[in-house]
Amino acid sequence: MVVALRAVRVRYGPLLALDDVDLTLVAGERVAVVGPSGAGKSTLLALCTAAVRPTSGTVEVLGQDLTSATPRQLAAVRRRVGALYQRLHLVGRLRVVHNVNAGRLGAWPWWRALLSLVRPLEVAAARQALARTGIEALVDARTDELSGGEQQRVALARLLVQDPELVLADEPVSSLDPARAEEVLRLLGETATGRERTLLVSLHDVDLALRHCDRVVGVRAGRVVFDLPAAAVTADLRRQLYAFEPSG
Ligand SMILES: Nc1ncnc2c1ncn2[C@@H]1O[C@H](COP(=O)(O)OP(=O)(O)OP(=O)(O)O)[C@@H](O)[C@H]1O
Repeated sequence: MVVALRAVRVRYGPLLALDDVDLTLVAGERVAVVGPSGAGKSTLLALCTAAVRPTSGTVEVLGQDLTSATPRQLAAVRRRVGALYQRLHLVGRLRVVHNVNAGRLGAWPWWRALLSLVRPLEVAAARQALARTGIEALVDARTDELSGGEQQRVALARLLVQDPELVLADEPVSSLDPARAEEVLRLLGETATGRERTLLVSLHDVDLALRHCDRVVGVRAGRVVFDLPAAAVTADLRRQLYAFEPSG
């Protein structure tokens, strides 16, 4: 099991953000979490790196129970997990090659990581990843001189170089135009295709989820309301998921 959430509840003060959530992912799956704003999608993903701790229940990632993990065990799991967020966490004043190679930092000893800041190591691997994201020519450019879309490709190349067993992507395309969104999801899908790599991505756009993922999990008001193969998600289910219910 790559991810196993069992009877998970997350409380933020009085607010119950996730309520009795069970979710398991096996290796090689591409799973989308969809649902309205505030449903709990980001919280669900954040549990998988222990950025958020469950109030009750257990979270297991890559065979490690995160709720009881030591800091060292947690660091070991995090090295095997890659993430793509709306905020890209790139270092603007470094060249693209350094930001891409940052994907390898967890796998390198400290002296190698340090050396790589002076003289880029594994430039060939960085170039190859940048070619896959369509910006090989920018390998030596300063990262903060690139457009937003190009910077996102740098972040994707960093993910390709890291080659993590589990990729978590939280709303990775919400600020992109439709064509770019398709492209980013295609690349994310590639990171998880046929190589026992697993993808968990939260999306607002159900059509994108259906096109790029094998399985879709609908979350509403902190609960999983469906968990189905993409082909089984009907128009009715989609309507119910997003139906507006005035509160009070
Ligand atoms: N750190 C926090 N402290 C307090 N409340 C929080 C915190 N993080 C999230 N929440 C609340 O928990 C609920 C679930 O939030 P979450 O961000 O997980 O939902 P989401 O489905 O990702 O929403 P969106 O699609 O708008 O990003 C929301 O009501 C949100 O306001």
